[in-house]
Amino acid sequence: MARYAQVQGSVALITLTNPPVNALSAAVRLGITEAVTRALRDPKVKSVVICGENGVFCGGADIREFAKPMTGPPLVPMISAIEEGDKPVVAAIEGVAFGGGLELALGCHYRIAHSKARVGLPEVTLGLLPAAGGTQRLPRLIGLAPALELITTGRHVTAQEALKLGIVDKVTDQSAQDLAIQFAQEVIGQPLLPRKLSTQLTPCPPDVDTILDEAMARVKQRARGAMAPVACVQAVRAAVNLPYQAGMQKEQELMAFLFRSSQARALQYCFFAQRAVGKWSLSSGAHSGNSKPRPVTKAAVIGLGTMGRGITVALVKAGLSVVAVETNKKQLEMGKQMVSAMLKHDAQKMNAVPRLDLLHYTTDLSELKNTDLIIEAVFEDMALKKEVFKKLSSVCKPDAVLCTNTSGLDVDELASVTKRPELVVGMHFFAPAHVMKLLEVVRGSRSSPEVMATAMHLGKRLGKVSVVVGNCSGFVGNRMLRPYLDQANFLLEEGATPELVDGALEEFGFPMGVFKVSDLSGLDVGWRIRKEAGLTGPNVDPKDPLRRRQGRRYSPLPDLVCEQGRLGQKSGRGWYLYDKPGGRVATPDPDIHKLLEDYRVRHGIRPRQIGSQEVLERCLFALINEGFRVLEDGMAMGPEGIDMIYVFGYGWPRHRGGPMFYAAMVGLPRVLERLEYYQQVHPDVPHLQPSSLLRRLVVNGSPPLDKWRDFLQRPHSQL
Ligand SMILES: CC(C)(COP(=O)(O)OP(=O)(O)OC[C@H]1O[C@@H](n2cnc3c(N)ncnc32)[C@H](O)[C@@H]1OP(=O)(O)O)[C@@H](O)C(=O)NCCC(=O)NCCSC(=O)CC(=O)CCCCCCCCCCCCC(=O)O
Ligand SMILES: NC(=O)C1=CN([C@@H]2O[C@H](COP(=O)(O)OP(=O)(O)OC[C@H]3O[C@@H](n4cnc5c(N)ncnc54)[C@H](O)[C@@H]3O)[C@@H](O)[C@H]2O)C=CC1
Repeated sequence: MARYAQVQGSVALITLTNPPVNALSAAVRLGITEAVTRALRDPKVKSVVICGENGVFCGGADIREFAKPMTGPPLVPMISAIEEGDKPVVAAIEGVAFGGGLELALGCHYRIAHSKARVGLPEVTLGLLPAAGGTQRLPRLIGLAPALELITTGRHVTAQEALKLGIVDKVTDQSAQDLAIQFAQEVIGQPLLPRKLSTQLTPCPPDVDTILDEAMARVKQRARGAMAPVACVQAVRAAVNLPYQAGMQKEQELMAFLFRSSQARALQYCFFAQRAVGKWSLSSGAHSGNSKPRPVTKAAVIGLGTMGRGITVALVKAGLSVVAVETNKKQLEMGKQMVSAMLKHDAQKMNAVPRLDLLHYTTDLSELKNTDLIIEAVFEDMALKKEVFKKLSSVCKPDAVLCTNTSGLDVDELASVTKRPELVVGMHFFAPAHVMKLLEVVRGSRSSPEVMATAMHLGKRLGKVSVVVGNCSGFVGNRMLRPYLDQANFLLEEGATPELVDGALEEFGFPMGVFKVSDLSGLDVGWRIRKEAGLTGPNVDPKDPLRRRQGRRYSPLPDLVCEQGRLGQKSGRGWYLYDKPGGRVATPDPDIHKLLEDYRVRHGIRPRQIGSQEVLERCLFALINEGFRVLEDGMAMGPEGIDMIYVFGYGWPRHRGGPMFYAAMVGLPRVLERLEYYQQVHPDVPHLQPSSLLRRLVVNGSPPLDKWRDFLQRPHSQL
């Protein structure tokens, strides 16, 4: 796992060999330990170079080993032995040096990087801190403020920035390994002590306490309850206030606490879940490994509204040429201006030139005859979308892929009006489409493996986390949102306020509570959908009582709010009050409190005290229950997909792993018991009825999440 060779007569070359990222597994640590000992003992060896095989230095500790009992030589003494040795050791960094990989390099006396290499300490994103001396050596090397920033964010740094910061000594466009070997010979005999970071003091500006206090305040504000960033600041504080060994002791104590935490487990689960969803498979046996994507160089977007603009920007930023289509010149011009402004703004931030040359605007669908893939983003209206798909089917080349960005309409119905239903697929982006990382790729019953591969591959090119989902109303994300929203409204009826519900959800870790999000999106969006569904407005069945629709409990509260012209941020009033239309700062509104009180009086509801626990249980367990139904109905590949949808599309706190992971952490019997309890209290709310999959899992001893698939009714998979 570490190759040893003697090169140029006196240089020991130690190569990490653990594909794909040369992670520091027990075997690699053993290999390095043995190789370093050999090099230090061999009198013919005057200096040492450490590098990684296949153009990657090292991706850090082997994260898969964290769940197992620790074996092999520990990292800390291994790195200390390198630093303490009396021969110069040079790290040759190609590809990446992340986490333990960078800590290994920091234990070396010199670091040489390839110009395309990246370095960083991303442990915080895994719920940990750099506990192989990273929190102690990096501040000593580059100073307090930059080290704090890198360690608390886990940000990756380019070789050029690493050179500026002083993390690496040289950057080369040639082979980093060759330069390191040459350099290792040049530095033989030079004093090593100043290169041993553990012997140095952290350079401290006079306002050191202010820097640390501000960093702590910043991470607490950003962390939304995540513990690792806070621990990172505490560890770096030790690099300033304590001698090296005592600092290391502090680093270890903090790491031991984090290492055992459920947050670390959740974040590490997310790391692998994010990668797992890219490896899709269908019940037919087709999967990402055996299905080839079609080449896509020219795409088109139909409709330049909220979504179409963002999708266009995302495509252009990925280097595709795009034909953008609108209904008329005015709409087209408006869309063009918005897209250009977005691209310019983006390019300015990146210090780049906006690729406006990749765009062509038209109102004429016949100009799409050479496009490889078309994404429709017109109004959410089945008749209109069908008309568009019919036209596309006749004007586009026969092998062009036709995608819809519908939020929940039937993809099969759309495919049925084309002459190529196997080339039709849903690509459900989230607003703003050029920013949000989530993409639901919706498989219609006739979507071919090739078209799935094409959509998934395109998602990857756009930098999205793409998740294959089945074709059901609302797909996965929006389908699970409905019970969550319903519960939030019911809680208002029963005695809660928007700020109480939002407060509990924000305390849990959501960036915004449900009512603030609704105000941000615009309350009229849901109102329109409810009108179309006959839940409010003129199409309501006159026999339905006010608080029941279609045989189940219904809360007309959101409709009442809309009827008062309170449409959210855009009108300056929604569930909250804003200082002006378009204002962002929500303040509790006495008028809403009055509206709720009057409503309860009108309907004879006696308000009761509602606590955070009830808010969380009712909103989150109802959502989770629907997640089990999604699995049961075969609409998602597994719980990981659902979790990634919620983490990347709906602001679910990553350190809680996603709703299905959270259910497993809480304990499935507990989730089941609470759902049963709430269902008894609210028998007219069908989504509180526990799903049969949840019951089956509990009966079978609540197996771990990666075993849930064994309890699914496989023949029902809709994928
Ligand atoms: C490296 C990447 C940038 C590569 O990206 P890309 O090319 O896009 O490929 P990917 O698809 O991401 O990855 C390919 C493949 O590799 C897998 N993989 C990647 N990195 C790792 C890894 N580090 N470990 C294992 N596997 C890895 C990945 O999953 C893919 O495989 P697949 O899932 O099967 O598809 C990118 O991958 C990347 O960014 N990787 C992560 C980098 C990272 O975060 N590194 C930091 C790791 S944590 C670390 O290094 C911590 C330390 O070093 C501290 C060590 C101290 C340990 C001390 C522990 C003792 C603590 C006290 C215990 C007390 C116990 C008690 O008392 O109970
Ligand atoms: N707004 C959101 O947050 C999200 C919306 N969606 C879905 O995306 C689709 C578009 O939604 P929005 O962008 O919000 O709508 P929008 O109302 O902002 O924009 C729709 C655009 O389509 C244009 N259009 C209508 N008919 C057309 C035609 N025949 N040819 C070309 N252009 C036409 C309109 O002029 C308008 O500019 C809908 O299906 C919606 O459900 C999906 C995810 C999120």
